[in-house]
Amino acid sequence: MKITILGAGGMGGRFGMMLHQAGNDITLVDGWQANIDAIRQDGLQADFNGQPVTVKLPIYSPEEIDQIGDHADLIIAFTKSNQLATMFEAVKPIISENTYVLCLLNGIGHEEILKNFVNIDHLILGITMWTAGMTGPGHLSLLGDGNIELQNFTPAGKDFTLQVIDTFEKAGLNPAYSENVKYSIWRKACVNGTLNGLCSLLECNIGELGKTDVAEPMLRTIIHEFALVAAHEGVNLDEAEVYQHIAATFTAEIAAHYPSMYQDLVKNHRLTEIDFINGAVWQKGQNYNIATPYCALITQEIHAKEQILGAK
Ligand SMILES: NC(=O)C1=CN([C@@H]2O[C@H](COP(=O)(O)OP(=O)(O)OC[C@H]3O[C@@H](n4cnc5c(N)ncnc54)[C@H](OP(=O)(O)O)[C@@H]3O)[C@@H](O)[C@H]2O)C=CC1
Ligand SMILES: CC(C)(CO)C(=O)C(=O)O
Repeated sequence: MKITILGAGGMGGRFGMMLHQAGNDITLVDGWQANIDAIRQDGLQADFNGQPVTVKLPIYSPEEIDQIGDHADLIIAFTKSNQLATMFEAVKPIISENTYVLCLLNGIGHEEILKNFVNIDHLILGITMWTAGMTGPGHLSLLGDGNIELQNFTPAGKDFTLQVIDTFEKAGLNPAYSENVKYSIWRKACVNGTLNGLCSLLECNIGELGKTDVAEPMLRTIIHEFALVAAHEGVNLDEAEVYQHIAATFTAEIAAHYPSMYQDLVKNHRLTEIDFINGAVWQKGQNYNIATPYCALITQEIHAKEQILGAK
C-alpha cells in the first residue's frame, strides 16, 4: 500500500519503519527540520527491542509538499493533537477525493478537525497501545509490543478499512476491527487521562505510578469523570473493566514507558495534548453541567507546569 505518514516523531517513525519492512511504499512528512535532515542523511534509526535498525525513507517538510508526487492510498496522522489542523491545512494538495485518512492520535474529538479536510466516507478512526520515544532527531526507541483498534467513520469506508487491517497485520502491528470505535476512543482516553497527566506531574513511569497506594483511588475517580461525560454522548463505559485495563499496564512490559505527555513536557519542554484529554472532558463537563474536578485540576496543573518549564 502507498502510505504517507504525517508526523515522523516516535509513533509516525515506528509505523513508518514497521510498514516499510513489510514492503509498503512509505513517505514521511514532518515539521521538525533537524529530524528531516537526520533521516535524509543517515536514515531513520531505531533501537528496536534491543536491535539496531535503520531504514531509508523519503521525508518532506509541509512546505515541500508539492514534491511528493502521486497521491497515497492512505494517510496516517501521527502529529500531536495541537498540530493536527495546521498539518492538514499545509498538506491539502496531497488529499484527493479518494484518499483515506487514518487518525490514531490520543485524545477526543479529532474527527471534528479532520472532517474539514477529508471526505468523511474516507475517514478511519482508531487507537493504539503501541509506544515509542525519540532519543534525538531521526532516532527512535521502540520497545515492547502493542495493538490497534480501528473502524471506518461511515459504513461506506469498511472495505478499505479491512484492507488497512490486512496491511497492518502483515507488518506485525496487531490490528483489530472495532465494531464501536467511539467506545474504543473513550476507553483509550481514560488510559491517557490517568497515566499521561499523573506521570507527567509526578515525573514517573507507568510502573512507578502503579506502585503508589493512591494510584487506584485516583484512577477510579478520573475514570468516573470520563464515564459521566461519555454517557452524556451515548457511550457507556464499563468503569470496572477500564480500570482493570489500565491497572494491567502497571505490571506489563509497558510499565517502564514514560507516557508521551511526560516525553513532551518533562523531557522536551514542549506543550502537551492535555486540552484534548482531561481538558476536553472538563470542557464538555462544563457544557453538560457535569462536575469533573480531577480533570479540571490535572488540566490546570499541566498548564501551570508548561508555563513554569517555558514549554513551546
Ligand atoms: N509516544 C507514544 O508512546 C504514544 C503516542 N501516541 C500518540 O501519537 C501521537 C504522536 O505522538 P508521538 O509520536 O509521541 O509524538 P512526537 O512528539 O514523537 O512527534 C510529533 C511531532 O512533534 C515534533 N517533535 C517531536 N520531538 C521534537 C523535538 N524534540 N523538537 C522539536 N520538534 C519535535 C515533530 O513535528 P513538528 O516539528 O512539526 O512539531 C514530530 O512530528 C500523539 O497523539 C500521541 O499522544 C499514542 C500512543 C503512544
Ligand atoms: C503508551 C500510552 C498508553 C501510555 O499512556 C500512551 O498512549 C502514551 O504514551 O501516550
